[in-house]
Amino acid sequence: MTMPTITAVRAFTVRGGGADYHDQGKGHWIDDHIGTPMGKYPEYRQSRQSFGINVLGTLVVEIEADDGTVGFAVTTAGEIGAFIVEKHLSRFLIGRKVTEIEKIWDQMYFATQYYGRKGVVLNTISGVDLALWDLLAKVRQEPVHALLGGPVRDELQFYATGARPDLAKEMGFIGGKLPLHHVPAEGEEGLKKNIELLADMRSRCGDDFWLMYDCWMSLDVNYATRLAHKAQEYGLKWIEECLSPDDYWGYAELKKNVPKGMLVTTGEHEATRWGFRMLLEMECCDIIQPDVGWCGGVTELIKISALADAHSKLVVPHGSSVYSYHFVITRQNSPFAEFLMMHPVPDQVVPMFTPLLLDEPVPVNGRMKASALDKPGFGVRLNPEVTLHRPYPVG
Ligand SMILES: C[C@H](O)[C@H](O)[C@@H](O)[C@@H](O)C(=O)O
Ligand SMILES: [Mg+2]
Repeated sequence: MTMPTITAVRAFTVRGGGADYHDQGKGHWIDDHIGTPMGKYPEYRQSRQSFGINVLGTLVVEIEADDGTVGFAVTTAGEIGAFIVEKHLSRFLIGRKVTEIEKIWDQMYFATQYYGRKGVVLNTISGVDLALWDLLAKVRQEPVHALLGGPVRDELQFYATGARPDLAKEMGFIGGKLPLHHVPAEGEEGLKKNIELLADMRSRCGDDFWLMYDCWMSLDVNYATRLAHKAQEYGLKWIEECLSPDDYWGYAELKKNVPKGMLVTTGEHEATRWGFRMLLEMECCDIIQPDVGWCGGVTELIKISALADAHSKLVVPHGSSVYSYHFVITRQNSPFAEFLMMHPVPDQVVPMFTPLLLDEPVPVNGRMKASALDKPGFGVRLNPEVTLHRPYPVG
């Protein structure tokens, strides 16, 4: 079978939800006084949008082959990402066979290394890589998970991230991850409130339900250590992303400080096999949480996951809808997945990248059958009701 050739690459931007899931309307739980590294400035504490967590917006990458097949993917990169795709990365795509994924990744990464390596450039490379996997799988009329070796279990099980772990328990999730609300600059009063919220949720959820705290890079080693020890009484399962992603030394110290049995997790803002090698070899955490739309795509996550497996570490990707589900279902060291509750009051399950994708599967009773992923590619379509903007059209 002669494999099709890539004839066109298009990059679009979208606002309002989608892959930039922090880009929500007023009153959403995900923007309600959540602790961040900007929390040292009181004016930026109430809303993460106030300091710009949603400035990028969604990048949609479409890649078309000469047989008419179109692969696409979405990630967080907006206009910057569209510029990089149209002005720089497209030269490594046009005229290439749809099977040349590994070589294209290598050329995209090393051609942008002088200005990329992590952040929005790797988000953009991830978006292109995911679109390439979608395209190849559609050409072969297979789900992406089949190209990765196929499911190792019959279903995915999910923990839920959101403001109401008690409701997540009622909906059948295996655990609930709370955003941490108060940062060191809010002193002992803030620490007390962080613990009070955990205590309240523990009383609502009972003793066995997993409860975790997501600290979104907002703490220092001392505060995180004290929080972990106070949280032990309420059975905190893991403490997530406490420190700056660059503070590998701090994570190594924190992992030694936390109570025995409490897990330290991080990685959603880390990128590439080299970044995760640092986390693994410096013994920074127990679980790594790459976002497949930010770490380099499926092509890089395969390498990251193998490295983690060799270190006997779990890989539980940061919630990224179908893009993580197709990976997690194929890996033994990814025993469960994250589901981000994107309904404003997290009392109901809605697709994570809503309203951008049609046919986006969601957990039912906290689980998803592997068969729900058995459609060509990543099995989703762009919602035609969502207006796409193409800021840098070629030609
Ligand atoms: C809920 C957290 O504050 C972030 O918004 C979330 O995107 C991420 O950290 C997560 O792990 O889901
Ligand atoms: Mg997180």
